[in-house]
Amino acid sequence: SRSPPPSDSVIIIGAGMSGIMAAKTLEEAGYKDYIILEADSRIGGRVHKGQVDGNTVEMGANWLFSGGPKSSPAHEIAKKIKLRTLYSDYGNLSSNIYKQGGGLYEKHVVESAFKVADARQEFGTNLSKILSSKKGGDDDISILGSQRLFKQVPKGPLDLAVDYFYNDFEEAEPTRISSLKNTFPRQLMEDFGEDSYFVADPRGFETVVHYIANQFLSHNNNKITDPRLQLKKTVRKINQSKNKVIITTEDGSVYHANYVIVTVSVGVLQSDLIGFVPRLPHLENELPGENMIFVTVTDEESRRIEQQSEKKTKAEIMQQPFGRIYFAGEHTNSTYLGYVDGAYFSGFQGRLLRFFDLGLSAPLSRCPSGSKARHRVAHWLLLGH
Ligand SMILES: Cc1cc2nc3c(=O)[nH]c(=O)nc-3n(C[C@H](O)[C@H](O)[C@H](O)COP(=O)(O)OP(=O)(O)OC[C@H]3O[C@@H](n4cnc5c(N)ncnc54)[C@H](O)[C@@H]3O)c2cc1C
Repeated sequence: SRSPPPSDSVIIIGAGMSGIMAAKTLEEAGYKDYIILEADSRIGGRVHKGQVDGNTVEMGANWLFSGGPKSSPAHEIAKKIKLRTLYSDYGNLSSNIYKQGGGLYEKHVVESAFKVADARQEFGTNLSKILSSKKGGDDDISILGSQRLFKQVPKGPLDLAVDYFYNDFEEAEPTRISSLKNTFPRQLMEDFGEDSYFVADPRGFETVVHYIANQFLSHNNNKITDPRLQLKKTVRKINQSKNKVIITTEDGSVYHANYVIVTVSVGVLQSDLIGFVPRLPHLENELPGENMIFVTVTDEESRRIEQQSEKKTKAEIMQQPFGRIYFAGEHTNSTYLGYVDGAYFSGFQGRLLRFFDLGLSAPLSRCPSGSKARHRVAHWLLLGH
C-alpha cells in the first residue's frame, strides 16, 4: 500500500573500496541509476598514495595477505595487475630489536620475550573462544584485560616493543582499547593467511580500487569520466522522509534519491560532519567514545533473534538500514573489519546474491525505468528483505 517513490535512484556516499564495490554490485544487477558522491578529488579512500622526494609512498593500506585456505580478493586483483609487492619477513625480528641506550638485544633474550608473547596470544585466543561460545553471553574484555588474567602484562622496553608488534601494530590501537573477542582469533589471517606482502609499486595500492572501478565506470586514459562519479562533493546533510532522501553537499548542491548507501568511516560518522535528519538513534552522542547500539526487538523478531548466534545478530545490526539509509564500509563487515577485504565484502552484499539464488536475476537494465522489478532489486539490496 506504500505509494511508489518518484524515482529508483540510489546515492552512494564515498568512493573507497566499499563504495566502489557497492556501485559494482548495483551495476552487475543491471541497476544503473545511481551516483557516487565522494568528498575527495580521487577514489580509493583509505587506500591512497602520496609522493615523497619523487617516490610513491602508501599513506593508507600497505599490506596484502596470502598463504591461507581462502583467497583475499584484494590480493587476487593485485596479482592480476602485477602490482609489485615485497614479502615482509618478520622471521628476523629477534636479531633486530634495539636497546633504548643503543645496540641490539641479544637474540636469545628477544626469543624468550617472543615465547611469552606467543603464550599470551594463545591464552587470549582461547579465552576469546570461551567468551564467544557462552550462549547469549555478551562478555568481552580488552586484550590488556586478558594479559592481566594470564598474569603476564608486558613490562619493560623489550616486552613492550614485542607487545607493540603483536597487537598495537596490527590494530592501530593500544591493548587497553582493543576488544579481545573482536581481535582473536584474527579471522582475516586465519582465512587469507599470515604471509603479508608490502605494496611497493609506483602505481600504488589504489590501482586495485581503480581496476574494479574501470570494470563498470566509463574512463579514458585511466581517468574515470563517468558522470555518475562526482568528486569533491562532501555530503553534509542526509534528510530522510517517507518516500525519498534529500542529500545536501558542502557546495550547496542538492540531490534526491530513493535510497542512500553510506560508506564513510566510523570516525566520520562519529563526528558531526554529516547531519542526519531525523537523527540516527545509534549516532546520538549520549556516551561519547562508546560504540553502543541499542536495539529493542519484540514478538516474532525477538524469538527469531534468540535462536541465532550473537555473531549473526551483530552482523545484522551493523547492516540494518535505517529507513532508506543503508550502511556499508569496512566497519560493517564483522569478519574482516579494519581491512581492505572487509570493505570489499561490505560493498559486495551477499543478500543481493540471495536474490539471484531465488531466480529473480532478470536483466534489470532492460526493465523500464521505475518498474516494479527494478525497484525491488534496490529494495532487496538496501532493505535486506
Ligand atoms: C594507515 C592505514 C593503514 C592501513 N593498512 C592496511 C593494510 O595494510 N591492509 C589492509 O587490508 N587494510 C589496511 N587499512 C585499512 C583499509 O585501508 C580500510 O579498511 C579500507 O580501505 C576502508 O575502505 P572503506 O571503503 O570502508 O572506507 P574509506 O576508504 O574510508 O572510504 C570512505 C570514503 O568516503 C569518503 N567520505 C568521507 N566523508 C564523506 C562525506 N561527508 N561526503 C562524501 N564522501 C565522504 C572518503 O573520502 C572516502 O573516500 C589501513 C588503513 C589505514 C588508515
